[in-house]
Amino acid sequence: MSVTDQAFVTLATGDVYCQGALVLGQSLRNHRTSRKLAILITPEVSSGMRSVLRSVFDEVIEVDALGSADSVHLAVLQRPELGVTFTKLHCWTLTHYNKCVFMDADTLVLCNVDELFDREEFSAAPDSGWPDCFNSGVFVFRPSLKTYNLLLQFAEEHGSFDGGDQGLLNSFFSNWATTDIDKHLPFIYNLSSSAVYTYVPAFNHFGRDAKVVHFLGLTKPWNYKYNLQTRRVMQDSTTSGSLHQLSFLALWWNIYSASILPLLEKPQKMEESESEECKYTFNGVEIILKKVSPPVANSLQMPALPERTYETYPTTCSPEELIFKAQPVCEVEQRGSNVHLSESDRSSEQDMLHRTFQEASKLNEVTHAVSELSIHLKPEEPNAEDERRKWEEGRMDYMGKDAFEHIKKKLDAFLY
Ligand SMILES: O=c1ccn([C@@H]2O[C@H](COP(=O)(O)OP(=O)(O)O[C@H]3O[C@H](CO)[C@@H](O)[C@H](O)[C@H]3O)[C@@H](O)[C@H]2O)c(=O)[nH]1
Ligand SMILES: [Mn+2]
Repeated sequence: MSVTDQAFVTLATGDVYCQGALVLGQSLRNHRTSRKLAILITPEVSSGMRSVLRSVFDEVIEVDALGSADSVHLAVLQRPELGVTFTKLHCWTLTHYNKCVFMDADTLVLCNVDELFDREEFSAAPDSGWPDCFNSGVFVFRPSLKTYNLLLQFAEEHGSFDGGDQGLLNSFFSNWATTDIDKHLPFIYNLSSSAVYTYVPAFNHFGRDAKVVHFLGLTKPWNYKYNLQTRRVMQDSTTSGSLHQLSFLALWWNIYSASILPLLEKPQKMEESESEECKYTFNGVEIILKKVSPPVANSLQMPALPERTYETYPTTCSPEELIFKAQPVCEVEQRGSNVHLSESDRSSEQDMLHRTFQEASKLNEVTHAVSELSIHLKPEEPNAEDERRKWEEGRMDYMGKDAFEHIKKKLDAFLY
């Protein structure tokens, strides 16, 4: 039975975070949520990406970006880019819903979590870095213009102690830590990937019940590379991660390759001498499929840093349980590396992994021969439609491409 006055809500202020939002939305659909799916986006999100979002989300809502403009606190947090997370506050304006669950675009559900709607505002899980604070990546709230305005006023008067929404919301809902234990979501509803290796015994004990994974921190799933044929997440010198984390990353990429890639437009094909590449291009992001030749033994190549590769595959270790075993392909010390995902509906996860592989290989013939999949930030090169929209909305880039000298050059080229 579908519930139309409640929704899961996420946020993406650009095409890159949209990749995460799409995987989150798809994971909620895979686990048959009965609630609506809504996404807040800012004007930067390209029109191509908006139409992809519409195929996963029930509602795509454009809002203005809100920034904390607090470079000092953000520098302490070492995340200068997170001021824009104040945009999250717009979720309180969705008053056509009576209750919502906000989820960061870097989260992923592992099973149906509709029971979250039984909780009241403001419910959230502890932050693994400072457990008397909640993490603002997953929270239950009631849309209300009154609360929205109070939050804006509070932000204006007090700012945020970390420069992002999490500091602000913790100060605003400051009785969360002590007042009502029902508003403390269990940690399994917001399992931060870092906690996986900071407290391994607890992860081994409770991790099997994880319901939501949160890839918080600087490195997001889309910063890794993925091998479509082996279904392995590839690690190189620029990325790091524990074996557990790599299992969750592989799950993210499985959903991405099976369900999101097919929604994207047909890629452009590019031939190169050693590798064949094809690209899906949006304004802010390039998704590259690359056919990589296997390394030739004894070749005279520069020695590369060892690239550690892991794979995730279902085993039949236990009848009710599906166990994803992360296995290093190269010799890497492996301790307690099983990620257990229990619950009966978890078997759909297994089906999904099988489907993923089949669907991934059913992709067009270009994809078929491809092994490496990666997502890159693209230097902005807006298309004509987005450009027109920006002009119509009065958002010209006077200092950059819309500077007088550039416009004059175009006029000159047109006139002479
Ligand atoms: O450029 C950006 C940055 C963030 N977001 C959105 O804001 C969320 C939060 O940013 P994220 O990079 O996920 O932050 P975290 O690494 O999770 O860091 C923590 O700190 C943030 C700032 O306080 C909080 O928003 C997070 O919930 C908290 O987990 C993202 O998931 C997106 O939904 C964007 O759309 N564009
Ligand atoms: Mn996050």
